[in-house]
Amino acid sequence: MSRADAAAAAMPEASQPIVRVTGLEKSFGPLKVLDGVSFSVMPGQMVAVVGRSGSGKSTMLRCLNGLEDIQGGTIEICGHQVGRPGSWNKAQLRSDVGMVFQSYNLFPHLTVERNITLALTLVQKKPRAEARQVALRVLDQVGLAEKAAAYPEQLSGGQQQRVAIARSLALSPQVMLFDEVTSALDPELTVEVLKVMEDLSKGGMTMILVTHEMGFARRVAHTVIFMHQGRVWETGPTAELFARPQTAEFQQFVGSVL
Ligand SMILES: Nc1ncnc2c1ncn2[C@@H]1O[C@H](COP(=O)(O)OP(=O)(O)OP(=O)(O)O)[C@@H](O)[C@H]1O
Repeated sequence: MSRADAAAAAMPEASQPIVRVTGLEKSFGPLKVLDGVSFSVMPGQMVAVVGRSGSGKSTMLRCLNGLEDIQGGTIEICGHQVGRPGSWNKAQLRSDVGMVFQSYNLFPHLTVERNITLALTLVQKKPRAEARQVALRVLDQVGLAEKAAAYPEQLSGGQQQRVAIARSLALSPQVMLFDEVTSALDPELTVEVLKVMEDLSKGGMTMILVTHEMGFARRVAHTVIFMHQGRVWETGPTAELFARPQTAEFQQFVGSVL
């Protein structure tokens, strides 16, 4: 075996996309929302999905996590063939692909720790003590170790969103999807959530985020996907894309949000 072959064999996953979407089509009744979306994501990449309201960003993200049925194309994510009935396991997909939404969806009657351990004990059947250890580790990761015993209403919106991220991290996802997670937050709370996301990315997490935070996308994302009318209109390495926009639509979009 040559050295190149040996190196390739030693890290096969690094050379393969962890997300591969081809020709994705999604309609709500007569309304076609995704019209042949194709892209791929390498492990460790942060991809920011941007575009005008109604361009299909959130729908695309929901399709990746099996929350929407699809009418055409293929989605392969962490080895799951999502959207093809019978070819993926919902529980395993939920563990492998974390998703964080704009609304935190925490249980108000449970402590922060219990919000996080719930899925670990119920879905992954981990013993309570082990689940607790995981909860404390992920809370530490998002800077909230001291809030384990607090209830959601005792936390700020930014802190609640960080708990939601920790809850997702607890399941050891390979890919994380973020759907406008800072849209409901004040600017200073937005900053603390974005910092957690930036740290996750620096730690090697593969992330796809739909965001209106263009400054953040521009500074931190490796790749940007600009969606327009249900299509990937323009995409590429972030710096290159912003330096040399290829389409009038992306140029206008950037001009309108920066
Ligand atoms: N469950 C649904 N039923 C019917 N139409 C839907 C549904 N979800 C989304 N749509 C429509 O699909 C289109 C794309 O919506 P989507 O939320 O994906 O856009 P978006 O780019 O994420 O927009 P925004 O930035 O405003 O969140 C919109 O016209 C929306 O009204």
